[in-house]
Amino acid sequence: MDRNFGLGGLNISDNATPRLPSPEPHHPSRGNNHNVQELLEVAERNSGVLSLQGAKRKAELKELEFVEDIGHGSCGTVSKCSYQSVTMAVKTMPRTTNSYEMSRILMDLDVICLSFDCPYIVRCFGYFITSYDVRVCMECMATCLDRLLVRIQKPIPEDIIGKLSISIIKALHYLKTKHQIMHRDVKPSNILLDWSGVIKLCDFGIAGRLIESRAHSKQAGCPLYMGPERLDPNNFNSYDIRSDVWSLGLTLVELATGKYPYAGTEFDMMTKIMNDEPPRLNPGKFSPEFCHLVEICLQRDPNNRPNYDQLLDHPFIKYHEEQDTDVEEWFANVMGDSD
Ligand SMILES: Nc1ncnc2c1ncn2[C@@H]1O[C@H](COP(=O)(O)OP(=O)(O)OP(=O)(O)O)[C@@H](O)[C@H]1O
Repeated sequence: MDRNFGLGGLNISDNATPRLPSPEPHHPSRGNNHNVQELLEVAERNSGVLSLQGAKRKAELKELEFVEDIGHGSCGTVSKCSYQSVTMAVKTMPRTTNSYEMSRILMDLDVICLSFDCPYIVRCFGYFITSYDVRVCMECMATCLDRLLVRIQKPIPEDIIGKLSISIIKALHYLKTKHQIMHRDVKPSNILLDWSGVIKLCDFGIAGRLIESRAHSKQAGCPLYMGPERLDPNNFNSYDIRSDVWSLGLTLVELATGKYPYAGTEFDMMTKIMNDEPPRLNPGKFSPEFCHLVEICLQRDPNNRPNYDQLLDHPFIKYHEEQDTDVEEWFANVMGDSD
């Protein structure tokens, strides 16, 4: 998809100027129904234009054939559909008069359309906007990592995590450097894997625009993967991409051990994130490079965490970039074993 196909009608510039209202509850543009309405009208002009096999075509919603449900999230449902023999994952989000919810939908749409040139972000073929809902047509991936963990009932091997880390760090780095965006909801359910072993990031509804490299709302995201600085009610400061680096570190621990590292009620877990020593990998079970990567991502003080350039230069990442790990074969085997 080219840039003009997505929300190009919004006259998107390459700098950090916000194109769509941020879905932050306390952002000054919040509650600006007029703005959301305007943006929706611009997006509507490209409704039904699908970009497939290098060509754009105008499609009718009725041409999408429902195949099966994939899953449900806080914003809508995802189902497998077929359009002229192309299989897609279609995320349907009901239209709402609530401008916060609506700006979340538009943010998801905007980021996925903008990221057409990033191989580590799930591809969008186009979208439909009707009077009732917004449907985003994406490439259909095989599963997300939280479902995979549930299905295989065992940790993901370190060499697979090595490959997976490279893709996720590159996706986050791309969002930051190319679009001045931070994801703010990095967690296993937002990391998808396809049958050929390709790993991609998805779900940008609460992504945040960075102003002078910082985001300014604490509200958005899944609290269980948020860094301590985002959970602390006394911290009124803004935060930066290093909060996503914490979420990445926690995600890696969960994948490597097969379980989320904190226990108890949600309140207990949030208290532990704020007060306890961060989780570490057992050096008896994992390489020193992997243990070190996790340790630097899970630093309580965000200033001590690495940025994406430093992560991409880390020995764990460098080592796995050179390996011929066959993620496709591993995935086929574990899916076969768990049938
Ligand atoms: N392109 C895709 N291909 C295959 N499955 C997908 C795709 N996009 C999303 N899914 C799956 O659909 C389900 C719902 O996704 P969705 O993004 O709506 O919510 P979520 O991330 O599970 O939850 P929340 O929105 O509350 O964070 C998830 O299991 C997700 O892995």
